[in-house]
Amino acid sequence: MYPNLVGGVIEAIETIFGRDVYADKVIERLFKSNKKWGARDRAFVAESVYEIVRNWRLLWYLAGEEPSLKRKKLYKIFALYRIISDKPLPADDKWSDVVENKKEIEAKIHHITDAEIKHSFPEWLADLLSRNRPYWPELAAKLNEPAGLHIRTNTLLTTRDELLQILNSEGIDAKPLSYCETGIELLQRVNVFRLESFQRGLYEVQDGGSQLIAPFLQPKPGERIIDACAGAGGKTLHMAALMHNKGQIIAMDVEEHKLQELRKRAARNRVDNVEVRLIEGTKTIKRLHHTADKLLLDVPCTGTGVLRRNPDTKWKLREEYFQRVLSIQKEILDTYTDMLRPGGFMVYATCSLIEDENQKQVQNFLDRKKGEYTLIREHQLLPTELDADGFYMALIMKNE
Ligand SMILES: C[S@@+](CC[C@H](N)C(=O)[O-])C[C@H]1O[C@@H](n2cnc3c(N)ncnc32)[C@H](O)[C@@H]1O
Repeated sequence: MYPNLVGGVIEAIETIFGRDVYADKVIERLFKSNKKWGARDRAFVAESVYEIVRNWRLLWYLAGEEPSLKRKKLYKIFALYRIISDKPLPADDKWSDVVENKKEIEAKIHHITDAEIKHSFPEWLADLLSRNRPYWPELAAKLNEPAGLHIRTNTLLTTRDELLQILNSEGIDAKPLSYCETGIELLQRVNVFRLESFQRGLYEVQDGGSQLIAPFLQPKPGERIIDACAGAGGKTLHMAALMHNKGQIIAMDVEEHKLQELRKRAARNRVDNVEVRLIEGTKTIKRLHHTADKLLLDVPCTGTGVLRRNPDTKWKLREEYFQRVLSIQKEILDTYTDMLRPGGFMVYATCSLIEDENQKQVQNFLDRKKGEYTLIREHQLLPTELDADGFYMALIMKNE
């Protein structure tokens, strides 16, 4: 463990918390400016940064201090992280007092009873996530674990069994996910984007739980489907495969750069039934009134279901953003649903675990629309039930 690697970890933590930049971006930039670091160096830096972010509140609790970004204090936090993970620390004066108190630190951890301290959640978020959840400690623990690397088979080009063999021939250990037909878990950390199988469009990186959302809408060949918050198209591409590339998907979003990425991914996936449209205002929506057989509303949300992948969301999410996102979801439900034809079906989905964004948001919509829509079924996927991120999905019919 070279001092420059530890220095890199400290620098990354300063940027993540001090300048409000997301961890994946910070690490990407750090690697670009340290080209000499090999694969093991990079793995050490990335793992240390993510684990410190994941356990931020616990580490400061053990330090017995208020969070700070002073270098000296961050070295102490790094040393505490190594101790609680049972990892060695080289001899260095910087952390001698932490090392000397190892037994005390271990005893302190042993006596923590609050899930939000043990698994590092801010108070306000823990209050929201634990509401009506007697199993909150178990959920908090699960959300604080690193997530597996999942991919979705592109069934337009291959089958899951064939893909497993191809991955095997590329030296990748992988196994099928039991709960979804297209999902595969890679059992080792690899940069999939460099693999030939990825470049040939045989799969996309997508959590197994997320792979349950497109099938919830039951897209069929020949239908006209609007994916109104398509982003970079994870679910658009999945729906296109379920439609065997037949019919039409209109993929929309308010952010052009995401749609640009969607176009690239669609080309790689050999998807050719997608039309991309930037939402420039209410007119874009009005032009499509009553035109869709099916509608996917994969709305912006707090991302509390995907904390395993983005642990810094715990610290970057603010109550004000939570309130703002609630009103964007309400607005999308109230106006975008006009694009659905009577008798059509829609799925409202989030990657959130908060009832206000999910069950309550849907119930309030149904109440406001007074019998115009019927809830067919809803499902809250929890990381404690499946080896997957947390998602909510509701299948709703627009009555004739
Ligand atoms: C959960 S993400 C979508 C992920 C995407 N469906 C996928 O499977 O990869 C939500 C998306 O909603 C978009 N968005 C935010 N506000 C919106 C609005 N008012 N109308 C449509 N899309 C919006 C965001 O740009 C973001 O791409």
